[in-house]
Amino acid sequence: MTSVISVSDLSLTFETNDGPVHALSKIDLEVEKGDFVSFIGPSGCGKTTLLRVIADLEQPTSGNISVNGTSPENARKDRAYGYVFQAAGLYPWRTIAKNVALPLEIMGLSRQEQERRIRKNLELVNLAGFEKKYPWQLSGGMQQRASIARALALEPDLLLMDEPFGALDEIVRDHLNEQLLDLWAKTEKTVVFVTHSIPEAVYLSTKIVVMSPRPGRIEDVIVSDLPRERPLDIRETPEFLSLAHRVREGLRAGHSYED
Ligand SMILES: Nc1ncnc2c1ncn2[C@@H]1O[C@H](COP(=O)(O)OP(=O)(O)OP(=O)(O)O)[C@@H](O)[C@H]1O
Repeated sequence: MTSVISVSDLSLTFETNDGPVHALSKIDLEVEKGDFVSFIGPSGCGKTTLLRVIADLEQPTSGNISVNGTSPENARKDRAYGYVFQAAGLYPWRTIAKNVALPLEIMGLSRQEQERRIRKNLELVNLAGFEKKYPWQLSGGMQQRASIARALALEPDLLLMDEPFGALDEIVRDHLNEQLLDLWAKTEKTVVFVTHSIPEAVYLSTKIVVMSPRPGRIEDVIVSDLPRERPLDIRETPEFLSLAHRVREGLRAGHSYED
């Protein structure tokens, strides 16, 4: 197995006017190629901060981290990852195709290569035929899929996703979870995914990282033994429920620490 992300003894403290905020404390984590890793934990436990450190959007106070065998800064410069935010963040005055094209224009790719990537990635997220629509003509779930296509168009091996489906209703979320697993199987990417939802984390992940707040620590790392092919009704199996139970226990343990 090759390590795509390797984190050891990493801490991050924000200095604020109200004093230091210990957002991450002594984090150790390995993400292997092809893994689907979820960070789950209550609000404020440092999930987004950890994802942002991986993406070189935040600097750790101490400890070590490598992404694709190099520093997060080099990985960012090599465009080694695609980042999907909580909100789709599409430009309303650009069509869907033009939104996906934006980072490709910035990269200076040829018109032909841009078109190839737009077509391929809109197809992957099941949005073929919507190229000429504007974001406001699409549902929330479709907008999120377009933002995933935009991240995929960079053709990264690593996809970093920060609660991409958090704002969507449960039925749409279920559907997108299914599609995301399908896309992951097709593209063999490594995914790091932030969520608040226990069923979402268990359904999607090969590895579940349970975090607890103040300071943000890893409470448990659960390696899932569910098969990679997962129909939605796998969520009713004893294996699934036992994983969900373990996540819940981890979350509870984190809370008692806080009291
Ligand atoms: N730039 C910053 N300056 C100061 N404190 C910050 C900054 N960014 C985050 N924090 C604090 O660090 C802690 C961790 O925040 P983070 O956003 O990583 O949590 P989270 O687990 O992703 O929460 P949520 O699920 O609500 O998004 C919080 O206490 C937050 O207030």
